[in-house]
Amino acid sequence: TFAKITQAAHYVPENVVSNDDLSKIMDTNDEWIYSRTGIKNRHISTGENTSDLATKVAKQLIENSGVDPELIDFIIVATVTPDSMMPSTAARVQAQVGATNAFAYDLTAACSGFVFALSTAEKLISSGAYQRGIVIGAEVFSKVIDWSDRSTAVLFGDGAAGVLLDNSGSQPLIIAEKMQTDGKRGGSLLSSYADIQTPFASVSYEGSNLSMEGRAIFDFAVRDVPKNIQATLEKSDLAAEEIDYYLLHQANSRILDKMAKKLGVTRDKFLQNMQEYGNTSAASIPILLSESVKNGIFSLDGQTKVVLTGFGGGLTWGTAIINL
Ligand SMILES: O=C(O)C1CCN(c2ccc(-c3cc(CO)ccc3Cl)cn2)CC1
Repeated sequence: TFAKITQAAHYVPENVVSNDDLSKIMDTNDEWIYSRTGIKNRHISTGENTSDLATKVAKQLIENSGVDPELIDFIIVATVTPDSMMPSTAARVQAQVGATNAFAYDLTAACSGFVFALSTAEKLISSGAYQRGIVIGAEVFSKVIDWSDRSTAVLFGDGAAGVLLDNSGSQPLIIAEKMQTDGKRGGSLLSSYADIQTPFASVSYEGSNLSMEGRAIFDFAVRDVPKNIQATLEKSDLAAEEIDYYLLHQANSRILDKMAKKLGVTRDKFLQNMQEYGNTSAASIPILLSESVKNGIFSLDGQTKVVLTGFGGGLTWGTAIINL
């Protein structure tokens, strides 16, 4: 049995916030943001929560495929900004779309979350245990950002995107994969601590907003991620040139420049849309995938070889080389 991605969809809040809009509420400017990150705009929720964005994606996947929601076996949502811990965002989506026979859970791997969740979903199907599932990356990062910290507030955006999978594949969905974690370096990208305030303990963590050691994360991305991609390519017996497109986490356009150079691959193969969405964490890779299908860059006809690579909090990073 082989899993196959049969549908992709994305949804972002309507509210567009430009670099100039941000320069009116914090000490920054379009030139600095665009030259250092490649970001021009980001979509910021005006009240929609993560499950609302994820539900809109799931509804599109179901409507566009015509699948009966009662035939969906599982829903996995990759997010670090859930509406709540209980119920999970995936459980909320399950209720909203009427997937009454689906088990549902969230997966936390920050900006690697979609790749980690897709790897898991592929095993659920290719093992023969289940037939159909939905994998969504969804974030409302605007609710965890420290809006007084211009070094991070300008980088992130809100959004959701995902894929519908079934067992109709005639070839493996994942040709090769390699997922990694280094918890020792996790302190350089933090969010959403929960204090321990009880009759028996009093432990509070300074700031539960996002905090990032930008230089450390940038260097981690440039140093560790190309090695991971190369190691995954070696596992796949494919040369870098045989990959049609590289869909990397949309954190920073200068990082994509460096990746292309390190891998000796033309920059054009590294698709990008952070100019419009900023860094949407777990949603960034699936938004890029869904938009690329919608814009006709490639289709889901099984003829395209794509590298998906996430990297971020944990620290986590990972690549899946897939047949689309
Ligand atoms: O001064 C400059 O040029 C600054 C230097 C710091 N920058 C950074 C640093 C790290 C990230 C980042 C964030 C995540 C979290 O999702 C994951 C992966 C990455 Cl690589 C994005 N931008 C912006 C430009």
